[in-house]
Amino acid sequence: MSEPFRFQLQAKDGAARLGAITMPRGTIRTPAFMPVGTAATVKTLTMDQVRGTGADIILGNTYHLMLRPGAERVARLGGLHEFARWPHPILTDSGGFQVMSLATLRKLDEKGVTFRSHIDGAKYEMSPERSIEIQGLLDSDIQMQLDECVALPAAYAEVERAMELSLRWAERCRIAFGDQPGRAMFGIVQGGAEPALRERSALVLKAMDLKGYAVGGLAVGEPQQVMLDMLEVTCPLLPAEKPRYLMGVGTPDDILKSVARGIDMFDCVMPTRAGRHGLAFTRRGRVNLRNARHADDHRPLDEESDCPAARDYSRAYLHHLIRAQESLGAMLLSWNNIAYYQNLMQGIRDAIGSGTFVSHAEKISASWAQGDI
Ligand SMILES: Nc1ccc2nc(N)nc(O)c2c1
Repeated sequence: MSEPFRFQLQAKDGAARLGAITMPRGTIRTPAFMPVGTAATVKTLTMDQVRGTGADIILGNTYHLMLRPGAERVARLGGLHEFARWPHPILTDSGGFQVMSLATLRKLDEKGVTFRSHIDGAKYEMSPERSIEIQGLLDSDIQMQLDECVALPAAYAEVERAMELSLRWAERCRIAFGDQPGRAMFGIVQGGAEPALRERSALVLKAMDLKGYAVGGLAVGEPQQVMLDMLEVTCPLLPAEKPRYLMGVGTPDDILKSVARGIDMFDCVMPTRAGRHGLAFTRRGRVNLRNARHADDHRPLDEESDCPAARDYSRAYLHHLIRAQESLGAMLLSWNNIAYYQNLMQGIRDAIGSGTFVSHAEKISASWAQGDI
């Protein structure tokens, strides 16, 4: 087998990068958008639909799957790929972020996090070592270190404490992960909106020589400009030959601006969550299908799309389904939105490859300026 985990940089256009991550389960073309498959499902879609949109990799969540159906059970059933019928790469988040945002009665200390399940109140402990063990039981291809993400704005001392703890947990995860050919463990840069803390976090993680690096602690309530400023501080400090993953981002505009600052991988619930609430992303801007003005509109969302949800259904029908709270409405709009995001990424990859990323990004942004159409 050739190198079991290989990131090839294929082109650059300013700080934007075109690349590919080759793993045993497949190749991930970057810049990449990872549909979020939190509970072993990209909500409302079959994995064939997800694959058909062009997705190379999906995201799973340690926190949700350890609570239900349980990591050992998923392992007994052949791992997450077999369980969810997705034979391509999967990246799993480590759980800390979800514990802090979803669990109750949670406590965090040097050992790890202890919490009660938001599902049935059962008590759990999760150390860095247990998070890596769970991700291994899930048979995850790209595993994230356990970290502590601080909501912004936050005091410098609080951001520093969480960043230093995350560095100590990164080392414990690195040791627990060991050497697993064909799999990778990514570190997560923390440091809030503090350049000095971002720099320290990036440099200490770089010295660990990990397979890839996530930028965490962003998309947690800060203005977009603060997020972009932290990317300008962090990305140049990370090794150019390793993939960079901005966690939890974002809108199409966030993605364009973050690719321009050197990010290779993204994940966000935006396309699926917005779809379930009736919001469609299209090449000409966003369409809120809850709005009554669509009730008699026989046009599809995008007659030129290769996604049946965008091409074959009238806005009137989609409006009806959403207003009637029919599950087909959530499915069709989620499908449309994931396809939109994958087409956005393909356009970005093509533009970087042809050295036209800046003008491409301007054209895409201008197309949205038409607002709710
Ligand atoms: N905005 C986000 C989303 C997910 C995250 N996951 C981890 N593990 N850490 C973070 O800082 C995140 C931030």
